[in-house]
Amino acid sequence: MALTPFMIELKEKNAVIVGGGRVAERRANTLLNNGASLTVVSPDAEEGIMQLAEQGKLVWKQKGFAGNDLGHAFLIVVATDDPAVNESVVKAASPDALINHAADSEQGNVQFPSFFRRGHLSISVSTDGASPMLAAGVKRDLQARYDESYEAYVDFLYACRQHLKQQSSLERSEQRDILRELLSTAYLNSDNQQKMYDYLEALTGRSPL
Ligand SMILES: C[C@@]1(CC(=O)O)C2=NC(=C\c3[nH]c(c(CCC(=O)O)c3CC(=O)O)Cc3[nH]c(c(CC(=O)O)c3CCC(=O)O)/C=C3\N/C(=C\2)[C@@H](CCC(=O)O)[C@]3(C)CC(=O)O)/[C@H]1CCC(=O)O
Ligand SMILES: NC(=O)c1ccc[n+]([C@@H]2O[C@H](COP(=O)([O-])OP(=O)(O)OC[C@H]3O[C@@H](n4cnc5c(N)ncnc54)[C@H](O)[C@@H]3O)[C@@H](O)[C@H]2O)c1
Repeated sequence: MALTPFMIELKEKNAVIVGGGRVAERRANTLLNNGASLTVVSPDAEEGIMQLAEQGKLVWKQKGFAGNDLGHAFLIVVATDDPAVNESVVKAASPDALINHAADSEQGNVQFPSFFRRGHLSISVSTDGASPMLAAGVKRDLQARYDESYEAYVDFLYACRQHLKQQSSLERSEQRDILRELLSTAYLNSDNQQKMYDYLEALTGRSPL
């Protein structure tokens, strides 16, 4: 069965990564960037993980995995290079835990997609494990299509939409026409964004900014 795409809040959620190698380091950065409270369990670790531990950004338990290392983890990442250890992590996990298994995705229930952000816009690509390289390639294509200018553009869309939602004097159809008009690529240009702000101010008597 196909996986379900999901956006998830990880702020202050306990996450445990078992393993301290290259995959673990990639996962550690993703999880910390999204506010998780992170513990890494591994006898050795990549330089980057050690530095994050020294900076107090994660807890590194420098040891081999034991069943009681998982605590009440919300998310468990299984990322050692030893299949027997990986199996024992899955066995020790609560049946309701979210588990990402780096070496054998079917042993887990969560996968990390290839993704990038442009401010409020985030784009994720998944192949359900068929080809992570294809996922990364599609992501690169989309990064070129949705370049850095989209960050300011999506902020602009956000400001305009919030402003329009507050205008009870405008008919819903008028609001929708303007929202649709904002999708013109002309508004990727900051001068045109300013013109639209000026237009909305003239229309509603209030500045959207
Ligand atoms: C997208 C990305 C995100 C990230 O990891 O951050 C990601 N893998 C990436 C790269 C990558 N991974 C691998 C290679 C080497 C080439 C190859 O084997 O194909 C490369 C390429 C490279 O390194 O360039 C090896 C590999 N990966 C998995 C297995 C085990 C298995 O298939 O079960 C093995 C074999 C291990 C072995 O040989 O022992 C499994 C998974 N990898 C996933 C995600 C999930 C599925 C996502 C999807 O299909 O869309 C899934 C199922 C589970 C998970 O880990 O969540 C990231 C690209 C980031 C980017 O650049 O944007
Ligand atoms: N999902 C992906 O994107 C992806 C990509 C490449 C590889 N892999 C797979 O993920 C696994 C990890 O890959 P890697 O490149 O990070 O490996 P790695 O060799 O860089 O790291 C392995 C880590 O496992 C730790 N470890 C070993 N025994 C342990 C134990 N008993 N308890 C805790 N930690 C222990 C080691 O200390 C080391 O930090 C491999 O099985 C590989 O096949 C997955």
